[in-house]
Amino acid sequence: MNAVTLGPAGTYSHRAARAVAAEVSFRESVTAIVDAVASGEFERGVVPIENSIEGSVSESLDALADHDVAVTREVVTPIRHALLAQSPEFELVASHSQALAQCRNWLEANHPDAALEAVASTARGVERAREDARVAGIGHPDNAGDDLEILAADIQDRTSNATRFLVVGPESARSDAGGKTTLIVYPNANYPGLLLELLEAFADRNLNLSRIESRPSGERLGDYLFHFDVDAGLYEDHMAKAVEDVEAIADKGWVRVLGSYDTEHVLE
Ligand SMILES: O=C(O)C(=O)C[C@]1(C(=O)O)C=C[C@@H](O)C=C1
Repeated sequence: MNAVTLGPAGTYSHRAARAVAAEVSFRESVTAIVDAVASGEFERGVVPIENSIEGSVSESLDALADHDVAVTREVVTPIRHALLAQSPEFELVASHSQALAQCRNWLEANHPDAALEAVASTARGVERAREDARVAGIGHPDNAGDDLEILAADIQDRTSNATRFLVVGPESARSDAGGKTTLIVYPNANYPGLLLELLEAFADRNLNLSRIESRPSGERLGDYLFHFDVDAGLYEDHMAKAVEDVEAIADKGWVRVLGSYDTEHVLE
C-alpha cells in the first residue's frame, strides 16, 4: 500500500504514516494530500486532524468536507517536541503553526526575544535550521542527525501532548466495519433547535459523540457545517438509523458519511 502525507521526511505525519504504509510519499499541504487521494494518485493519505493542546487542524476538516474520500483508520500518537539548532546562538524559531502553538508558553519563558516563523511542517523548520545558523527548528528529536544539537527536549506546554491523524482512502474504501464513524453534515438551514435535532438523532439511541466541530460553510456568514465522530460503527443498526435521521434533517443540504474505522495507537 502506498501513502502520501505531510513532508518532508521526519514530520509527525510521516511517523504516523509509517504505521499504515510501507511506502510513504510527501506533499507540502494537507489539501494537496487529500487531493492526491481523491484523484487516485495514492491509495491512502494521512492527515493530522486534532491535537490535545491546540485542538482541530481546520485545513484538514475543510479538505475532508470538500473531497469525496473515506476514512479507513485513525492513528493516535504522542507528540514530544525538541528544539534543534546548529548552536544556542539562534534568533528565529521555525516550525509548523501547530507545533509553535503547542510550545507557546515554553518559548515565551525561555526565548522571549526569538522571532517565530510558521512553515509548512516541523521537518521543514528543521531543514531551515540545518541551512541557516540563525534558525532553530521545533520537531521530533530524531531529526537532529549529526549536524544539529538538541538544545532542549520535551518542550511542549503539557506533558500529555497527542495528535490524532486520519487515514483517508478513495470513496470505494469506505467501510461499515469499525468502532468509530465520521460524518460531515451541511444542513443548509438555520432555525431554533436545528443542532439539538441533529444531536438527538444520536442521543436518543444512546450513541456517544466523541467530537463535534462546526466549520463555516463558506456560503455565507453564520452558515455552518458540522463534523461528527461517533463511538459506533455503521454496521450497527442504531447507528445506521441515526444517519438516516440526520439525512432527513439535512435534506436541504448534504451529508457525507466518511465511513467506520478502528483506532491504532503508535508510540514511536
Ligand atoms: O509538521 C508536522 O510534523 C506534522 O506532521 C503536522 C502536525 C499538525 O498539523 O498538527 C502534526 C503533529 C503535531 O501536532 C504538529 C504538527
